[in-house]
Amino acid sequence: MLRFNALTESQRRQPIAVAENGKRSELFAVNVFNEAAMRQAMTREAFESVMNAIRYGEKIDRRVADQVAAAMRDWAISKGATHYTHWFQPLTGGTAEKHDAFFEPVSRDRAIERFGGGQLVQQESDASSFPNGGIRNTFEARGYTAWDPTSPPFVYGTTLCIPTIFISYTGEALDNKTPLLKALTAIDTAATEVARYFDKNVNKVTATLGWEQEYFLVDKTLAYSRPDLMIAGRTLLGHQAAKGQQLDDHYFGSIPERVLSYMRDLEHECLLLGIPLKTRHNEVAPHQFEFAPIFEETNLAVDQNALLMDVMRKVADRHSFVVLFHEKPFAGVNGSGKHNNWSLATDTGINLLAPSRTPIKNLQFLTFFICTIKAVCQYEPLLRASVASATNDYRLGANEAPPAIVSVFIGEQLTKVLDALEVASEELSQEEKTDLKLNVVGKIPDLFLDTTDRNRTSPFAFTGNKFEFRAVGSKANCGRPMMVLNTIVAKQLTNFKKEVDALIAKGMKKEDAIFKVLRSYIKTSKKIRFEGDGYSKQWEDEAAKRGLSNHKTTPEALKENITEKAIALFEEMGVLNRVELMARYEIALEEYVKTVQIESRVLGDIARNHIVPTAVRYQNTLIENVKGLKEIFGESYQEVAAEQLELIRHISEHIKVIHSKTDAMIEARKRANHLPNFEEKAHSYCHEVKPFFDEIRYHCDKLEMMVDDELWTLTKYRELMS
Ligand SMILES: NC(=O)CC[C@H](N)C(=O)O
Repeated sequence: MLRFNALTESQRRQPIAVAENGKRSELFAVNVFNEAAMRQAMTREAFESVMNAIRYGEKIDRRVADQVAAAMRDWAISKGATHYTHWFQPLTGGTAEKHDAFFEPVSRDRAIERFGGGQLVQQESDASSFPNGGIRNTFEARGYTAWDPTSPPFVYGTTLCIPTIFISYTGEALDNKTPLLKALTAIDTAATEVARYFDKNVNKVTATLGWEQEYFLVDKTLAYSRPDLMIAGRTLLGHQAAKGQQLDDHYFGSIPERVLSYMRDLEHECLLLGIPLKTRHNEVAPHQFEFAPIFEETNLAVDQNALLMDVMRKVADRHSFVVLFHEKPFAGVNGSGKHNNWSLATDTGINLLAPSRTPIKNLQFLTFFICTIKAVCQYEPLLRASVASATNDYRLGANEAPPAIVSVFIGEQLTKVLDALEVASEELSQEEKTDLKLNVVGKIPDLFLDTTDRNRTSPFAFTGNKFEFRAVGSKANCGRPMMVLNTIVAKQLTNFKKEVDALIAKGMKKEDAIFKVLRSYIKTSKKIRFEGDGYSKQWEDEAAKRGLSNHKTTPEALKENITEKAIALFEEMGVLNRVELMARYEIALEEYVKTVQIESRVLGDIARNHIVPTAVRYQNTLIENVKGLKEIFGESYQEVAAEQLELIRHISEHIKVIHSKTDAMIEARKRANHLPNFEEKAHSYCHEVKPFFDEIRYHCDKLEMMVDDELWTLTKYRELMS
């Protein structure tokens, strides 16, 4: 039987030897066409031109583009590349590539390696089958990819990958990168203006991101023995193992040898690709692990995470593992998140979300800190929507993953600071001002030294010098949540600047104006702050009273993206327009419908074709047994065979329910499929189809506990998790 073969094979496996030659620091980014590589490979003119494009978004003229392309080509070929590709992130959430060879015959007996500025800068990629939400019709499906010089090209395997945006013929964004880049420009502009209240030398503010990638590793043969894991990415049934994570003995434990060699192999690949992985460890659930890099500029960090996920899958295959990025592959134990640690840094080297030693710098810290809280308060439903997916719905609200209600956690010390600021009087006397500076604002760094509180139930937690957006799911492209977060904070900082400038124009001193506006923000953003247990019923009730949204499912959450308030925000900040937002809404709903549909199909198949036949087989054995007992014991067999008779009856009962529920689920699916649009379909899949999953699972899992272990075909939780 596949299950037992898989178990035997998985137990026989040995760690794969990984050769680590050379110092890591010397291998770092050798396959990346970064600033150092460009400086070496290019003329001064070409180099300066690319740097100006990176720093100030300047255009690269065609002649220089040819020079850049030639340098890039020669560099890539020297690294073993034979092909190049525009590498982009369509709205499937993954990455896309279509390789073209450098090689080009110029006559019957001669060929050259060709790659010009034209091929570098823009391509008509076709790529007409990617989701576009009605922006493109199949008969006019042209799409373009255009080079994003702010993220460096790299050679992976034998291919030069050039990070690009992906847009339609008519200019609408069809990917995750385009709106992210626009949001990053918006936050740069808004934050720079505000930072200049405190330091005139600031010319640029960069949003930074440090993601934490959680994942599960399952032995390849074991995974292949579970159609649900292979097709839906999660187990749709399976009785809880006696031992899961309750002893906390896996978390931060010694890393298993096979996993460690996988991690080392992966780190080596990442090193060459310039992904600065720093941390690796066991996570809470059995077979769950995490990688985290040093933080980077957001666009680069998003690209690196997308690349990492691809590399993780490939390296896992070499080590006979399957890597699971699903947010909830196993019921009853922790799911996987991708916590996004976000901050803002100036070109003068200051982290705007780090408290500092001087009161004036702390006023700057408080400005950005409070504006962020206010932004989250204003637009919390958009943050919730930015992490919404069919798969993340299973994760949120349990096992150290935050609930669907967005709130901000800042810790006891900063709560005290905000409380003190809030009650300070309107027009500060000189004395009060000094007191405030010395005893409230000036004290922040001291308070912080040894108090980094953690609240794992908080979706958005301040952790000392950055905010950690914990609700992001492990499978997600961080471009989406980062686009939203940076847009809403940009909007808030813009408002802040307007309000402060208005007060200054009326004759108020700058510092007083800043205090005044911050004080009003503290008051008006109180409802978003919550320090307690995010899982408690009291919080749910309290949040409802405060008027916070609580969208437990993706279809409800996504609707927030197309409210007039949301459209006005994204249009005003120049990030996405109405057409793009409507298209994205449709694409996300369609993805939701298809994901639930696939799960439903797989579940129906497994229930009918694995579980029921196995149960019947076992029931037949029991029937034979009862018949035999009757032969031996005559009429008194009823007493001797009481247990067996009971089991036979129970098995029949479970089989009956499985059949009827599966039929009903299929009917519900048919009804949903006939609905006229994706909004209605998604709603129906969510509320009419999905509820059957748990009901069917319940009866299948009961049968698992009844049927002879020798007959059970599906690899069990205890085997997948031991
Ligand atoms: N220790 C942790 O931070 C666990 C986080 C948890 N795995 C999540 O889903 O987000």
